Amino acid sequence: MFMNIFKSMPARAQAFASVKPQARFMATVRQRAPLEPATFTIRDGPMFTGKSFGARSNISGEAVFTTSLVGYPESLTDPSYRGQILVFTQPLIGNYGVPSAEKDPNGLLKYFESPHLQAAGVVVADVAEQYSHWTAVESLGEWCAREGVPAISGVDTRAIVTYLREQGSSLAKITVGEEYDANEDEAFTDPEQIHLVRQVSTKQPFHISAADPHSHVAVIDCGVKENILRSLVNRGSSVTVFPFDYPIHKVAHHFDGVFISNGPGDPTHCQDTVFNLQRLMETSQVPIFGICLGHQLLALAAGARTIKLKYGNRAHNIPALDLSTGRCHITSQNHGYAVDASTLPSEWKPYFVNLNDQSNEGMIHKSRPIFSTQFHPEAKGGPLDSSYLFDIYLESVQKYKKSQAGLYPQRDSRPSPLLVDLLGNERVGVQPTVGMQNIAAAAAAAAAA
Ligand SMILES: NC(=O)CC[C@H](N)C(=O)O
Repeated sequence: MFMNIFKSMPARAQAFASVKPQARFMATVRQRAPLEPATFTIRDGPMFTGKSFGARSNISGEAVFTTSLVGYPESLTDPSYRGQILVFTQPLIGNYGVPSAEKDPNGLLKYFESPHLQAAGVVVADVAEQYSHWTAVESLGEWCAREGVPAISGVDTRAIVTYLREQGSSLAKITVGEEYDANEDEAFTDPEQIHLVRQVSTKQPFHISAADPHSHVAVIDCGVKENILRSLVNRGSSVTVFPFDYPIHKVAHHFDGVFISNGPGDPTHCQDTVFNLQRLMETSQVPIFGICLGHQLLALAAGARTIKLKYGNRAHNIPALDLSTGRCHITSQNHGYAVDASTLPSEWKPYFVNLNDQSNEGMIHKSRPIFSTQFHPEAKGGPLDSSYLFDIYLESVQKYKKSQAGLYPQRDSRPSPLLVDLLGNERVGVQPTVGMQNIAAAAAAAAAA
């Protein structure tokens, strides 16, 4: 009987079945209850019906899409996606599962960009319930459910993206359950009305020591990706990470460099950070490097303007031309705003330009060691073409440190053990995302308190 079944299997399955169990490829198949119906509705636009594979809750947010083929654990834990419903154009998502929140020897997350899933919701054409990878500990659906993030599969993501490209990024919602009554419309929460950086930035400074530090950089945390911290620490720079509105100009003389991180939402919401950066550039010659939101905030501090793009750039293969060398780099991106290069003051010049849509991709000061990029040179997950920018930055940091040696002989790249103990070594008081309804409620409660 068994042999008959075995013989009726296709050849590949027969070969698989004949391998000793312990030597088999460790694919994980979980029996799950049938998926519940769910809908994805764009405000003033179409509604798509599919199946829920995440949390049993309804959320709304800004619908954006990414064309990246891999890196969904990194993208979904990137704090820049806070408040956004992320639509993946890659049709099959989840096939290599989700890794753990394990930390590396420096105390930084090994596989995630922040401790929690940050996107408000997830939209895919086809979710893989069966996953396999040596780092995987759970499926994408299990992770979304555990983190309270609704997710929908079985929808036509090509139609969604075509709509978003034509109409621009739009407000949308995911509703889970049998009966969806379109007339019973809950309000669409607009993340643009919420100060998202405040929700993802650490509430207190924290410190990460490099093994044998040659320098010490102050990081302004607007929702910093873990790989930015890894990229600095692994290159020998210790980092002290400050809340986004910390008066950085008052402490900059303790540091060899200042770094401004990526983060969610509209850069013009961060006026405190812009003001502090203006004071910093007036009172110090410290090298500064900014990435993505950090680039936009530096541009605002320099006196330039930012604009909202129609649907933004979210991918891992966007060509950016280095205007100083004429070389093109393939870059990782995730942004909905951009710097209007025509408004850059005369002491600055554009550094990189996007070869797809000609938008600005970076700027550099003409005489000081200050530069920033719209794309992500740390690139998780994405190509490492531009990671050399961290080396250039840390060279200027070390040069600055030498120039300051006479002025501050007592300064050391190794902060005192007491300081490190006082500061702690991880983000403080950052709430996980629990859907935009709850984010809006939390923001209202914080404002009332
Ligand atoms: N990744 C980022 O830092 C994004 C910056 C900003 N929130 C934008 O969408 O343009």
